[in-house]
Amino acid sequence: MKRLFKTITIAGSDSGGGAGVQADIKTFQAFDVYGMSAITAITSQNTTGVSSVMNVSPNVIYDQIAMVSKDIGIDACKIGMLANTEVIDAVFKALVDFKIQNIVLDPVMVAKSGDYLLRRGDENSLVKKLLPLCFLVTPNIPEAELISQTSIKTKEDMINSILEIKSLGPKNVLLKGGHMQGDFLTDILYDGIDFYEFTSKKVNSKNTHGTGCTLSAAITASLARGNSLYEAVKIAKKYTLEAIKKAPTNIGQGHGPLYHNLNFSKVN
Ligand SMILES: Nc1ncnc2c1ncn2[C@@H]1O[C@H](COP(=O)(O)OP(=O)(O)OP(=O)(O)O)[C@@H](O)[C@H]1O
Ligand SMILES: Cc1ncc(COP(=O)(O)O)c(N)n1
Repeated sequence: MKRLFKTITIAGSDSGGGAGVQADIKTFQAFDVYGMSAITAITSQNTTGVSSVMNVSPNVIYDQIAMVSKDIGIDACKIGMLANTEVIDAVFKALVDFKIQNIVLDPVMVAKSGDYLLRRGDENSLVKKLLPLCFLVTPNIPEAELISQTSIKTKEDMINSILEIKSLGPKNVLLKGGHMQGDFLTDILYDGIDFYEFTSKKVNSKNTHGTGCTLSAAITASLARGNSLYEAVKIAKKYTLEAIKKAPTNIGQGHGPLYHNLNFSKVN
């Protein structure tokens, strides 16, 4: 009989299917882990932008996490869109109450379309409450600039920002270089001792909606399967790059989604 590792995404729903909970569950499936969700917000969204958002009540978010924790169990947990301080507080309480481990936080603030997904001014709650609980935090460049209160133009700036973020409490930091200029993109991982660089050629494509969600969900799945952090990031980068390269060309007029249906169930 088959046993599956169990993962949850605590994130927003993207009606367009390219980011948020939908991207995470598709990614979990590709890694053959059991995917669950605690939906934090319902966004009316397509490849061009977000038209409306309904936040789920903090009690119901807490309850979703409680129900799956009590019955099913969680090997690793990804956190994406949290809309405001009240939601962050509810998620914090659930993570502590149910002693959830292997927490990967993608500190989502602004969508690729420019729409705000976290209420402006509430970034500090995310940093103060959730960062100390995280096994890994995966900011992109603008998020890292905001969290570390530094400006990032060079690799040295990336390192300084990472050190600043690490001092706020997460066990490990992965700074994603997707927003840097140039033909090559470098993500940098810091485990408190060493820095590891993951460099790949930049794919010239506008279909990059949900790259951050996909990467963090893939890391979560790989951690749940028992891989080391370094291995998990390496495999997740490989998955995300392939998913960008194979992105379908007929999904929407804006930033289209990735191709998630890659079999990474045997990649360890
Ligand atoms: N055009 C690209 N070609 C290759 N890799 C990319 C490209 N864009 C992003 N990546 C990779 O995808 C991952 C996500 O990076 P990115 O910095 O875009 O995150 P993000 O801004 O949080 O994503 P999003 O908000 O769009 O979901 C990183 O590993 C990054 O290196
Ligand atoms: C529900 C939800 N979560 C996360 C993102 C970020 O993804 P992107 O920056 O690619 O728009 C999004 N657009 N929607």
